[in-house]
Order: sequence, then structure tokens, then C-alpha cells
Amino acid sequence: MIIVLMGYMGCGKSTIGRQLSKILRFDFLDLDDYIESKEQYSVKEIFNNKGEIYFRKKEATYLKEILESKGNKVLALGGGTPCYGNNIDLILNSKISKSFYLKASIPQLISNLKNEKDKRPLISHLNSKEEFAEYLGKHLFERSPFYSKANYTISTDQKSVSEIVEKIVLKLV
Ligand SMILES: Nc1ncnc2c1ncn2[C@@H]1O[C@H](COP(=O)(O)OP(=O)(O)OP(=O)(O)O)[C@@H](O)[C@H]1O
Ligand SMILES: O=C(O)C1=C[C@@H](O)[C@@H](O)[C@H](O)C1
Ligand SMILES: [Mg+2]
Repeated sequence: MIIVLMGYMGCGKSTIGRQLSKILRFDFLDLDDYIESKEQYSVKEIFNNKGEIYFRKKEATYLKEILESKGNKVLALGGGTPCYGNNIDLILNSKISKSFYLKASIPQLISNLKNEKDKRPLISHLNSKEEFAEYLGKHLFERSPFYSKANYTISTDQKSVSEIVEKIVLKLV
């Protein structure tokens, strides 16, 4: 089985995924980390040196590779992964995957991202809280229709990591 976690940057995919994998004794894969290890460059360097289109191509290739691989795993996607190409269909049509949208509000996302924007090239230029709120509002609105196609939606606002992990586990039984 592959448990696929999706949602906007900063919603907690990597944090929740790592914890969930420990409890289930599944392998944990983070698509951003996987891309970085395969390409030998950070996501930020790939965006800067090769551009976003190159990144999206590689993201789709490695997603396919992971979905076709064997073994139980938890896969944390990149924030944009379900929103490009036919990635969402690949995820939904995979017979071995169960997908979860980790749904966080804009204030929650801003709070999670405020000290972490440097390694996220799409938001590293945002400065004030107002700028952040405007950008995230528009971007999340565009992306929500993709995220909402996940098999399950879990609201994460003001929940601890272990509470969210528990909610996911309950959907698996
Ligand atoms: N439920 C939570 N409670 C407290 N802090 C959280 C929670 N979820 C995430 N965080 C914090 O928010 C920040 C962003 O989380 P994380 O890196 O897991 O997000 P992500 O969805 O993987 O982002 P990206 O798409 O950019 O990779 C981290 O500092 C993490 O510790
Ligand atoms: O939301 C996005 O489009 C992105 C999110 C990150 O996880 C990385 O995959 C990259 O920074 C792009
Ligand atoms: Mg992540």
C-alpha cells in the first residue's frame, strides 16, 4: 500500500508523513527529498538553475517511479505535485494507493511557513504577512480543486501531529 499525503506547502505533509510511517512501520518517502537525491541538487537550486518546468518534469517522472515501486510506504508529495500534468490521475488510479489531503487554513499555513520560506522558491520572495496572505489565498484557491480529489480530507488546523496521524490511521482500518 502507498499512503499519499498532499496539500499546500507547509500543511505538514513531511512532518505527518514521517510520524505516520513510524507508527505503521512503513517506509517513508518525501518526493522533494527523493528529487533532490536523484538530481543531486536542492529543490531551490533546481528552480534557480534549470527552471520550474524542468522541476515539474522530474517531479512527474519520480512520482511515477515511486507509484510503480513495491512495498508499503508513506509518500509525502511536494505542495504542487497533484496540480500538474496528469499526476492527480496517476495517484487516484493507482490500485495500491490511498490519498489524503491535509487541509489547513491560510492563517495556519502562514504560521507554519513563517520561519521556513527560504527553501521554498515559490514563496521566498514574500515579505509582509499581508503579501503572504494575498499570495496564499490566490494560490490555494487555484490548487484546492486538485487537493480535494484525494480519497480523504483531514482538517489539520490547531491539531497536534499525533492527532492528525491518528485520524489518518482510523481511515485505514
Ligand atoms: N500539526 C502541526 N502542529 C505543529 N506544527 C506543525 C504541524 N504540521 C506542520 N507543522 C510545522 O509546520 C512546518 C511545515 O511543515 P512540513 O515541512 O511538514 O510541511 P510540508 O507540507 O511538507 O511542506 P512542503 O510542501 O513545502 O514540503 C514545520 O515546521 C512543521 O514542524
Ligand atoms: O507548492 C509547490 O509548488 C512546491 C512545493 C514544494 O514542496 C516543492 O515541491 C517546490 O518548492 C514546489
Ligand atoms: Mg515537505
